[in-house]
Amino acid sequence: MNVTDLELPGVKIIEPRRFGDDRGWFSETYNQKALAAAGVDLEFVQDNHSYSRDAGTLRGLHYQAPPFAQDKLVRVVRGSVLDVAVDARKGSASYGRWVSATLSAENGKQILVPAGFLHGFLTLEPHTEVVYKVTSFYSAECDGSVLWNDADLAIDWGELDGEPVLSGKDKDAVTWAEFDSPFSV
Ligand SMILES: Cc1cn([C@H]2C[C@H](O)[C@@H](COP(=O)(O)OP(=O)(O)O[C@H]3O[C@H](C)C(=O)[C@H](O)[C@H]3O)O2)c(=O)[nH]c1=O
Repeated sequence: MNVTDLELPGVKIIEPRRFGDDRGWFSETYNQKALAAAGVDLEFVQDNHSYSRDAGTLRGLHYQAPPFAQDKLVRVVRGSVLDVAVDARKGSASYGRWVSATLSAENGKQILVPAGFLHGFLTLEPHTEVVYKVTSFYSAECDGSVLWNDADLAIDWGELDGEPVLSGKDKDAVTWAEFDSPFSV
């Protein structure tokens, strides 16, 4: 398993090994012991799976506030996404900064998004499926969303073919300036 730190603290790309043979390949996509040995010592309690029919579907920028803040281990099992994490921790030197990575069923890459970060992704292909582990259970009361195309965040989502497919919640999300982050370093 290869673990690479991205530019923001705690955000990592994890690449489990694939054992190829004449049939295809096998991979341990999650191993708690191997992750802990690589410095990712987290206890995941829930698996999520989302399917997006159309390319250009954008889910985000989401968070769950404490006491249900979530670390997320995200991977793509069909299609591909541009995945984005934003540092939302007050007092952080990288507060409001973002990083992105392309995750696909083909590249097998996973991204670790720590609690305290906003998370979102844009699907790059139709029929994209994203699965991810989280370290806290879902809490509708603690669930929140910040505007995906906020001018202050200035996230580069790449070449968009018009307005992305968005949920009503994401269309009505608060701006970064309006967002009162519940997180701090
Ligand atoms: C997240 C979640 C949702 N739900 C229910 C609530 C709604 O009735 C329905 C769709 O929820 P939502 O529109 O929030 O789903 P996404 O837009 O994919 O949200 C997720 O997308 C971004 C990328 C994330 O990082 C979060 O995990 C999460 O916010 O599933 C549950 O029952 N449990 C859950 O854990």
